[in-house]
Amino acid sequence: MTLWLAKRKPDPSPALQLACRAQHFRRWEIPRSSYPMTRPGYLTWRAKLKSQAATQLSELLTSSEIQPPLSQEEIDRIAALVRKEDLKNDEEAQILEDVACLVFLDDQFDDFEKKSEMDDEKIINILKKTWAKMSPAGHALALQMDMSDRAKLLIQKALGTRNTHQSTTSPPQPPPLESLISTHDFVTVAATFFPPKTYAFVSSAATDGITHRRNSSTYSDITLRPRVLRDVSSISLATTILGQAVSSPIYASPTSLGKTVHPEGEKEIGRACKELGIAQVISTSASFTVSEILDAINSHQQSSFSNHPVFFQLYVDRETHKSEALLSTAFCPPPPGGGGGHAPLPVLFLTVDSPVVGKREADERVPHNPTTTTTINPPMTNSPPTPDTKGSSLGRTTASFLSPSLTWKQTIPWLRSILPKETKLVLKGIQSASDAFLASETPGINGIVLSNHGGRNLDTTPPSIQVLLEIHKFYPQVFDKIDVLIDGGIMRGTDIFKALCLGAKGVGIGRGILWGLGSGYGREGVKRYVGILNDELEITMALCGVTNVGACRAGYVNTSVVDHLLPNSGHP
Ligand SMILES: Cc1cc2nc3c(=O)[nH]c(=O)nc-3n(C[C@H](O)[C@H](O)[C@H](O)COP(=O)(O)O)c2cc1C
Repeated sequence: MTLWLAKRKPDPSPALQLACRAQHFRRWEIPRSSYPMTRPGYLTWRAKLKSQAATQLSELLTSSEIQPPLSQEEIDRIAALVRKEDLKNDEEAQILEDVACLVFLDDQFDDFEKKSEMDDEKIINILKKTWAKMSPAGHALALQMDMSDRAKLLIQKALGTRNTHQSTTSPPQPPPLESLISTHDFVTVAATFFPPKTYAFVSSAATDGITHRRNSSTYSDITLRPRVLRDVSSISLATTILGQAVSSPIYASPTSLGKTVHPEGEKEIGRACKELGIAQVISTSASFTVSEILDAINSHQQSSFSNHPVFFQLYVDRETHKSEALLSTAFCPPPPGGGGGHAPLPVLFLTVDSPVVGKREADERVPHNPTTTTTINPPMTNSPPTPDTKGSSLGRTTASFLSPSLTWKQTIPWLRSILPKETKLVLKGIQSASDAFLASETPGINGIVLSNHGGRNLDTTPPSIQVLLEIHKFYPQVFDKIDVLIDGGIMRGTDIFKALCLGAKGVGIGRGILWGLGSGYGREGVKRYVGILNDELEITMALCGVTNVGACRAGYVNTSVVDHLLPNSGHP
């Protein structure tokens, strides 16, 4: 149930997660044989199962010692979901129904249809009823399922006689972009239309996904303190990140293997960022070289913005001369006399949270298609994915080149000795106030990104926004010395506003850019995704009485619900 819930709704509410796990709570206590083997008997049995599970679960949750205790309202909500009340109008109840049907099709159907008393007609009938209970998003996931040929045939027959436009020969199409109005809509579409391996790669997070979820949920715990009666007729999102003018504080975080999501991968992200006037960070593990991506961006003429900075992110290679060669293509001036080349990039992000790659189980579990392995070999690292006994994680198996031996003492001076003086150096992956302070005290560092790699590396590390609060508590002077950026879990304009109020100069989006890029949407999808966030940010600013990014202040947010989570002292 949990696995299919993650596909159907990657960011489920805690109530939905609990209801999902408790779906068949103590079901064995009421055997099917205790009711007549007729349709009315079956329906009465089902109704009894649901109501008993909801009642027993409520009792258990009321008497449990869960901390913090669940409120009566929360317990009632979980029970209502288990009873699947108001199925047609309650989105979460429908998701739960989808998940139950998907588990039946995935896990039980093959055995079920082999039972001697089952003939084709009975099975097709059952399939039709199952199908009728599911939403279109559930149907799309079911159609992508890896089933036996016989099961596929039976489903085809069931659908063919019921609804010809949804036969497996004409798979459903992604909805029109205009119909997607929140970032969550993009995730739902991606769960349905991304190839399973790509979806697993992009969505996956380390082990139990706790940091991944808290990256987002901690933003919801921070509340806003709006001011009124201020003229907000003109709102500007324009700002400066690391000395570069941009149209919005949103930037595209570096993400690897863009071709798995769209054939033009990072080139297409670059075209979208140029049209949006926002910054893009190119990953060392991109699907194209820096030069190829810059060529694509430079020859793309559509943009009303004069600036669209491109930065580079470095994963240091164990063989450091390879990193040195790579940096020289991105950061050294073109040869004199105009013999090709590109202007040096202004900023280098050094990723410091990945001496090794985290354990991302969803990515490990879904196997590679060996025929595509060579097409996803990142050209700047030349490390094609090679599944092993641990699994098939694209993140891990393409990262064997990563150096685990970076240090403050050696790596920073080494990089500074290679980079031009004017290049800004940013440490990406700071997860404690102490390291933020250390970065601000280390010569040659111009900025940091508070990031836990989108919860992909070490689970139960603090959400990025919590680290921002920690810096306020222990080392507020950091904000005066270096630029502090943040990424991880940003899904709403209110999240961005909160980060800006708490001192972030820019806000990175990782998975979201890929949700926009994929499902066939390309740069229009990226533009729509960022456009939705920009729009929400503008609304938030207007409703809080703030007209420009520079005016965002800590006074507009109340963090008291989160403050008790901060440590009592700085790091050892
Ligand atoms: C598919 C994927 C690939 C990523 N690749 C890189 C990478 O090559 N280098 C890097 O520094 N961070 C990488 N990240 C981390 C992002 O830069 C960013 O820190 C994170 O995704 C932000 O969290 P969010 O996805 O919740 O927005 C990757 C993230 C994803 C989802």
